[in-house]
Amino acid sequence: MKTEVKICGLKTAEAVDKAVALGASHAGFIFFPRSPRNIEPDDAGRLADRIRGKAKIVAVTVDADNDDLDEIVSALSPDMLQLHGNESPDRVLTVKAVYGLPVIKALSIRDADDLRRIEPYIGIADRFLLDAKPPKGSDLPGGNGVSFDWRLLDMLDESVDYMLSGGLNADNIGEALAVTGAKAVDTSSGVESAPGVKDLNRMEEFFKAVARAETDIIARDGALAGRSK
Ligand SMILES: O=C(O)c1ccccc1N[C@@H]1O[C@H](COP(=O)(O)O)[C@@H](O)[C@H]1O
Repeated sequence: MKTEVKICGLKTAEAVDKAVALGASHAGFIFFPRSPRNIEPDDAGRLADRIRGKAKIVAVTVDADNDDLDEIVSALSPDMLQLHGNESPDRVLTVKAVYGLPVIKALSIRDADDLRRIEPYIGIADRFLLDAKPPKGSDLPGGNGVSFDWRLLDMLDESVDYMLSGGLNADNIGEALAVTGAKAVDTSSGVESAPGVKDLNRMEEFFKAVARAETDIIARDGALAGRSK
């Protein structure tokens, strides 16, 4: 099956168009003033109009209140909301009820206990985004370009629908997919030339690396199946 790829932190028409041309399943816009990827809701709405229906439009927010969400949802008309802060399961339920949109709940992972924090959101969040814990001193809850130990995902129930995130780039996505078998991945700083500046060549390299990994995994699984006959 084709891996879903979310390109996050889009800010320009060139990057948005390229993401879709390369086959991105999701296009993420960041609404967090401290981020170098922050975008005004109206600007994001204009960019999203270029690709509506071709990729899912995702609004990424951090502990946003309803006033902020009202403005973002009305300007962007997203397909999904990504809640990347400390939103509780109750808050996720409220957001879903108020806006009638599916929610991706982001969780930051460093160890097995962090992964267990998924449990209260099961049946509430529509999808999870598993990102690394921000490094000490970071101002950002995401977009830090750091990965977590992917082998931790061995303990995750297979029914949990998640996107793998955190420090993914063309150099490590092959190993990340081989280790986790993730069906969906998310990248931001790994396809940038500077914070907040998407690099079209790096985006292309990322998609090529995903395609190579898919071929390698099919070959690996075929060989394993052959051996067990
Ligand atoms: O990217 C940001 O600046 C950001 C700000 C606030 C919340 C989330 C943010 N980014 C999310 O983090 C992932 C992982 O980023 P990276 O690939 O490690 O750079 C990113 O895709 C966004 O979903």
